[in-house]
Amino acid sequence: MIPSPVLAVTSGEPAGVGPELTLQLALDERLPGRVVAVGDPRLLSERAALLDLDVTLIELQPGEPVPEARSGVLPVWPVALRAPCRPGELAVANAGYVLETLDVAIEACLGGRADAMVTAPLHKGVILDAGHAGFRGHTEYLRDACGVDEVVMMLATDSALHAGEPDWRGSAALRVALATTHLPLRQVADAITEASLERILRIVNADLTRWFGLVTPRIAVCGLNPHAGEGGHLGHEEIEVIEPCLERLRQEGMALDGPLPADTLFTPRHLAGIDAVLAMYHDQGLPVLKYAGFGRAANITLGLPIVRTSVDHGTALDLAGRGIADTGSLRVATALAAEMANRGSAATTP
Ligand SMILES: NC(=O)C1=CN([C@@H]2O[C@H](COP(=O)(O)OP(=O)(O)OC[C@H]3O[C@@H](n4cnc5c(N)ncnc54)[C@H](O)[C@@H]3O)[C@@H](O)[C@H]2O)C=CC1
Ligand SMILES: NCC(=O)COP(=O)(O)O
Repeated sequence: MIPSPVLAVTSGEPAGVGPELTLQLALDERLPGRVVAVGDPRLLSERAALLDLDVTLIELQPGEPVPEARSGVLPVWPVALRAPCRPGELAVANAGYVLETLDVAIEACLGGRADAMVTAPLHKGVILDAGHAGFRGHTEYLRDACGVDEVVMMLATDSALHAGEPDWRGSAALRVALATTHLPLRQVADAITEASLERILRIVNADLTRWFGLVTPRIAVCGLNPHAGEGGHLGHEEIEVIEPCLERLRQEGMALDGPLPADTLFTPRHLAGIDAVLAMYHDQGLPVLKYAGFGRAANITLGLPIVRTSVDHGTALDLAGRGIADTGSLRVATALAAEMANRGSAATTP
């Protein structure tokens, strides 16, 4: 157990809601750890003034310890904006700034100066417009920066975040992992292979144990096609790819259901006793998750050597600088990051 884990919170796209949500987090009376923002102190102080948020920023020098959490005080690891920024107005010039905030947090986690990182939303389009070809999102960026071959995006509603059996009865507790992430739909079927599914299921299975304390997690796997292929009449991926992979992993003792038709899998009766759902693609799983708990859910990158959680929403440029964006998801993501950091340290403590 870490008495007060250091949680590096990247403040995200500067034109979005990330900076104000980070500032509002610092006003929490009961922070789950020592939050340190990663971002431009001038941007943060301008946004605080605009929204009349009474937050004192403390710029930390390299190597300086992160002080104990105090409501209204926000320590900052400074990264300089590349260009002036107005809420709601994206600037290509600031894409490098956003990526640098990630690099600072990742290095701190890998180097042991932070126990977890929590990310406010970035804007994928502006990073691509700036010429960072191939950028897909935090998830893939973290995979490459941490030097691992595969990671898995999983979102969970707040009632499914804590160790133990989630309560599916009438509650919206849901964990949804994705077999593919930020990919055009046209490319999804080709990206799902026996080998990729096997890697993903191994990560989901292992990390549900590691981070959520589920000894033999029961994972329900969606089919790719309508009605899970209708016995081969509506697609062959279930028969040729998904079933053989699941069968092999079942032989090893994994508790896998499926492939199941996604439309009926996401109903309370079918979810009973299921610890997580593996959806085949982004918009098969995430609309259901967001219907169940938008603003009360967190995004977790499974398969990393570090702890990373994030919000369940994007940059919300339409709300930026107005002080009306919901802070719920960032709070949930921060609490979960602290819990995971503690669980990870407990697992490594002799
Ligand atoms: N973790 C991350 O970095 C994520 C980043 N994104 C990125 O965000 C950008 C914008 O994506 P959109 O699809 O427009 O999704 P979005 O989540 O930014 O906005 C969708 C709708 O939800 C509302 N919304 C979002 N966050 C809210 C909050 N905290 N409180 C109240 N309402 C909120 C917005 O006002 C909008 O009406 C894209 O570049 C996308 O890739 C999207 C999801 C996650
Ligand atoms: N829809 C979830 C999402 O886009 C989050 O992506 P990432 O930036 O956390 O990889």
